Amino acid sequence: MTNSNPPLLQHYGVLCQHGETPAVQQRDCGNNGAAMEECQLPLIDLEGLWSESEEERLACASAIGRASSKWGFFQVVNHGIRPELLSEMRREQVKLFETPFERKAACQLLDNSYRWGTPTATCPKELSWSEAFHIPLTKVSEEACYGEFCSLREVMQEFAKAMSNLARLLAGVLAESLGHQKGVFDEICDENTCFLRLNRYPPCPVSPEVFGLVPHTDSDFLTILYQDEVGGLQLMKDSKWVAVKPNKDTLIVNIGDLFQAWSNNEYKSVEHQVMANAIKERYSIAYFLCPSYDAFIGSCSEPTIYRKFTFGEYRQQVQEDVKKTGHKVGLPRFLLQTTQ
Ligand SMILES: C=C1C[C@]23C[C@@]1(O)CC[C@H]2[C@@]12CC[C@H](O)[C@@](C)(C(=O)O1)[C@H]2[C@@H]3C(=O)O
Ligand SMILES: O=C(O)CCC(=O)C(=O)O
Ligand SMILES: [Fe+2]
Repeated sequence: MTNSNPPLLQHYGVLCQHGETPAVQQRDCGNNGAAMEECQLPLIDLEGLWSESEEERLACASAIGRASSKWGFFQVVNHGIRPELLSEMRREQVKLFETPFERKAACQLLDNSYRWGTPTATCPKELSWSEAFHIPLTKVSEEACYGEFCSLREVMQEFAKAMSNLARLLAGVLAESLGHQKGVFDEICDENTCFLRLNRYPPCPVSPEVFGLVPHTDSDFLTILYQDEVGGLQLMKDSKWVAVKPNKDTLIVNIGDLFQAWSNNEYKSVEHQVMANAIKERYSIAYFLCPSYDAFIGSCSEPTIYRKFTFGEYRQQVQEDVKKTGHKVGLPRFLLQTTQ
């Protein structure tokens, strides 16, 4: 029988032999063994944005701004993306991940976009128990990238377009709420750097010691996430990890590092992680709204907290830090003044 799962358990075993015993590595989830708090993300009905009443439009925009400042995360309904498109995309995603592992790893499928685990991990707590297709938007329409997965192409094209429109709409609303033109990101956001990430979190026999996706902030302007009903996403709220109550009928939006820098810390790029699940597999798809590599990310107000930097510079620094230390440092590297 062919196996579609990547050899995560083998990798985990190797990492355990390298260092401390798994008991010692148990993560401190910051809640002293107490049951983790489950939270309902702020729920925003985007219908308000198209309302004839100016008052309703402003109320909706200000709810988006408030959630981005307070939580860095919110969920949306009436976002304009057809539910059938979402479920077709999910069906194609499942089909894709059911492909035998060897084929996913070896073939050129979707421009060699397949990833699994964490190649740079040096200990179990740096391992992400997941596999993903990390697909640049520019490849979504290329017929040659799909091989035998031709039915995926059409769905993914429509899905990427819809997510891209929604991401730009929300970025515009957030810019406008800070008193800027809603089109500010239209010129700098770039198909060449935006990407879709199809995630699968296989059941994990060594859970709960393992992350599905290690703690991180996103390195983009904003991310839109379409997740299933399994749950596992957690975010940092008031210095504590809280579990996000899954709702498969909403899309989750989170602020990335670049928006935090651009907004001079008004909007928060919040740390999040995914916990592995012992029994159930989990699927999610994330759309990352990014600028071109040579775009300057400067702050929209004075006095500026971060120095000006290009997205290319930021990506390179993140990759360098992850390679050298296993961790992303992110925005603190770009502070104008450090507190030490
Ligand atoms: C090892 C890492 C690469 C990553 C940042 C991180 O420290 C942890 C998660 C990784 C991830 C996952 C989702 C996105 O693809 C990504 C761009 C992100 O923001 O977090 C990557 C990071 C990366 O490759 O820069
Ligand atoms: O799968 C999830 O819930 C989160 C995925 C995520 O954080 C990412 O891909 O950056
Ligand atoms: Fe993320």
